[in-house]
Amino acid sequence: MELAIGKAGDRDITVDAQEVVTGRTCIIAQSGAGKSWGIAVLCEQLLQARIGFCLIDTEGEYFSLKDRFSLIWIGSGESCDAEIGKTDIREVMHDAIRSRTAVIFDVSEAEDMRDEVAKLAEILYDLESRLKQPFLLIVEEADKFIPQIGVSIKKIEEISRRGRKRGLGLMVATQRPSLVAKNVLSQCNSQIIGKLSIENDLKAVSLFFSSRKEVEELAELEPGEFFVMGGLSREKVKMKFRDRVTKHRGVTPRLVPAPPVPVPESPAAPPEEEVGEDPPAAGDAVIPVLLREEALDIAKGKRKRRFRILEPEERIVSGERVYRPLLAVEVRYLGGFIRKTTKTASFVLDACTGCIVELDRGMKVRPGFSELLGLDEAAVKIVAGLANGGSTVAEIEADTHLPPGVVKKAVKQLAQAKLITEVKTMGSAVVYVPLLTEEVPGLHALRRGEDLPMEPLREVPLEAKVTESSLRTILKGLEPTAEIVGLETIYYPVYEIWFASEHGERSIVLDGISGKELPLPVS
Ligand SMILES: Nc1ncnc2c1ncn2[C@@H]1O[C@H](COP(=O)(O)OP(=O)(O)OP(=O)(O)O)[C@@H](O)[C@H]1O
Repeated sequence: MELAIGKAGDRDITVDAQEVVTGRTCIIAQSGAGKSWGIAVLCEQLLQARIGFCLIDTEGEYFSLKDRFSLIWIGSGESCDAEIGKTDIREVMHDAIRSRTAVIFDVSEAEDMRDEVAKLAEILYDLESRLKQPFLLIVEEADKFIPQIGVSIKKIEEISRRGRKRGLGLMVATQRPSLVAKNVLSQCNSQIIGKLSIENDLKAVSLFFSSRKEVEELAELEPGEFFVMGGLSREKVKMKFRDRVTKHRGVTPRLVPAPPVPVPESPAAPPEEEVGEDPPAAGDAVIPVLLREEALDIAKGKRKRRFRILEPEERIVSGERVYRPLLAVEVRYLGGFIRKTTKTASFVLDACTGCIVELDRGMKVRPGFSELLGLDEAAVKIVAGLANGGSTVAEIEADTHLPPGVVKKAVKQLAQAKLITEVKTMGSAVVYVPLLTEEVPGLHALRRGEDLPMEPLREVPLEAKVTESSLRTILKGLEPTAEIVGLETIYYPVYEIWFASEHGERSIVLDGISGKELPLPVS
């Protein structure tokens, strides 16, 4: 029996139901790359074929399968078919296996998720040792239950080794393969692998590929695209999971630009009554992917070493996660050849430095407005427009249409900020040359990047240095018609790492999503 799960171009991709149900499969892809979608498609196919399975749902996102299919939803609350803690799970699972009924085991509200899952794994293994009826256990967020470091649910490990003979298959899903017990991953004879970008995770799946080049292709996959390999497919095939029959509940919330709000110069003290044990959310933060241990591990590889001596010259002094404020900005301006067309630009700015950042598999830092902070509008206009060969004051006046007094004052401000320098030429004319280390980007060239999954921030973030008014001044200097129409602060996790050696201390900033070193200063 074949299950139609996706498409490669016009070709339907099917997988063998027997292999899915009684084999060991891993579904791996970073957050937002389409794992839950893919698992739901597989479940829909299994439900249509009346094949029994039990899906451990850690986020409460699969109950929409009930809209179209008959299944048992075990969870917390009265709307469930059976409540955890109030029902005899063994009896329910026994009947489900016998009647080939699917079960959603929703632990999203359970007090101790691991404990409930451990009990379920025991029950399933025990029942299947007697019943031996094909049945599949699907474990979402496997890194929570069978971690590489920490206490693993031994029964799931046993199912991965000895489940097949009992008719009990295992499908494990994770966004962080490097955090899943290696002995379980290596037992997976079938793999469905989507987009991955973190080096440790790429390394963790390299055992399934024959070359590094193949592994690197994973970083280029689009959401929904997966390689299907091993027992499920005669040869490695790249496919996109098909459309769902039921509604997808794990939809990524869209970041909607908020109406302009003033950015406070410094964080205001919270009102008395709000100070409690659980502080109110400071805003929305991108969910970190990298654990502190992993950040420290990456930092170890970045220590300077003495020439030809393996012993590192530097020691890691500290490594802490902090949240940098980012400003998601939307600007409207008049553009086009005769400046009659209203254009919009959306971009994200690091509010500590003024650098432009693009969110895409982590953060990409691009030249931005850092050197322009604190200048007035005229100075921004002049320095951003100065040709590399430089201009005289008269040429600046002609190019900018600014009055002589304003140009004189701005030139003085720019010279003090060391953003221009004088080059004497023939005769008495003085030519001013720009000293900007980075070219100022045009508004049309700014991009916002991807929306990353967010959660409420419950710790104190770093302080923003860029205010709305300083940003408005820069934008007006670059484009007089520019108006800020949306401004929202979001927070981004980074690790600040400090090294020390006999020569002193230095620091680096690691991206909390991709683990890459960022060209940003520590706070
Ligand atoms: N095959 C697909 N076809 C169409 N859209 C898709 C497909 N796969 C994913 N998507 C889109 O991508 C979004 C994210 O997918 P999904 O929720 O499955 O991610 P995920 O890998 O499970 O993320 P997380 O691990 O953070 O839960 C979905 O809301 C959906 O809009």
